[in-house]
Amino acid sequence: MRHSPESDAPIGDGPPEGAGSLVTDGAEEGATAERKREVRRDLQAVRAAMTAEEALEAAESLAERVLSLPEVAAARTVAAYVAVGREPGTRLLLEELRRRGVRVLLPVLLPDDDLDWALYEGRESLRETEHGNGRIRLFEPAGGSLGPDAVHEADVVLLPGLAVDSRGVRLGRGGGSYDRALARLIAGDGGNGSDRGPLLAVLLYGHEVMDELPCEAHDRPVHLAVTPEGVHRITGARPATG
Ligand SMILES: Nc1nc2c(c(=O)[nH]1)N(C=O)[C@@H](CNc1ccc(C(=O)N[C@@H](CCC(=O)O)C(=O)O)cc1)CN2
Ligand SMILES: Nc1ncnc2c1ncn2[C@@H]1O[C@H](COP(=O)(O)OP(=O)(O)OP(=O)(O)O)[C@@H](O)[C@H]1O
Repeated sequence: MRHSPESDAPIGDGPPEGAGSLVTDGAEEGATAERKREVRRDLQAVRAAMTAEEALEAAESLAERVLSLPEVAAARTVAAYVAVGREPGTRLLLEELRRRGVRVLLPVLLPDDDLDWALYEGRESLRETEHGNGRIRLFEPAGGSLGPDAVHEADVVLLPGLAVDSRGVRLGRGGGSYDRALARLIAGDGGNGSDRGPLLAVLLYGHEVMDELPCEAHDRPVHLAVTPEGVHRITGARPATG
């Protein structure tokens, strides 16, 4: 993680320090949302230019790094997602987690952009789904829904994203789905018997780890980013276990 002196602050619950100046009124909030859209557009263009070969190579390294995290090695339940397009690939990772006997939860997008959860039961149990009038195509589990609160059962949550900054602020695709799931986790006690909730890890390409991203009041920081090149723990976010 590259740190700038201004943004190298430990993160805790709620928006990171410094976020307040970006959320003082509606006009500023609108400007921040617009900056997010610009950053998203630029980053998606870089991903779109990647070759299938580059993506596969990245997915292999990423799976290895995620599986080597002590928190993942110790996890009984991991919430993950099925990567689509040029998102850092997760299929190898999902299969290996399942092979190890880890219970894997996958998100199911609800009509209001909140997330339901269902068990990963192998590639054949996924179906291609369309949301937002065909704008959004995902692979989601066909099996029974466990409800939005099932994310509380996760020891580790692997999140999709387009970028993260040195405070752990994550930029997603703009639905706010994970912001809602994380808000729910933070409001609860983690629900998994620990007093600190699950490890929150976003999966990215190396160039998507940045100094500072636009941040709104609802943005929930993550604890670390995993890229094909390495693991970036956010300073002060959560001590490593194991
Ligand atoms: N693989 C994967 N699964 C996921 C997510 C994700 O980011 N990746 N989600 C993460 O929350 C949830 C689904 N939410 C999504 C929200 C928006 C878009 C999307 O494609 N947005 C358009 C822009 C839409 C707009 O402008 O309104 C885009 O990216 O071009 C995709 C998924 C749950 N499952
Ligand atoms: N806890 C919440 N409850 C309801 N709506 C929310 C919540 N958090 C965020 N939103 C809404 O979601 C929308 C998108 O937020 P944002 O641009 O931060 O998404 P994102 O973090 O990029 O996406 P995601 O979390 O799906 O990866 C915003 O309009 C925001 O108001």
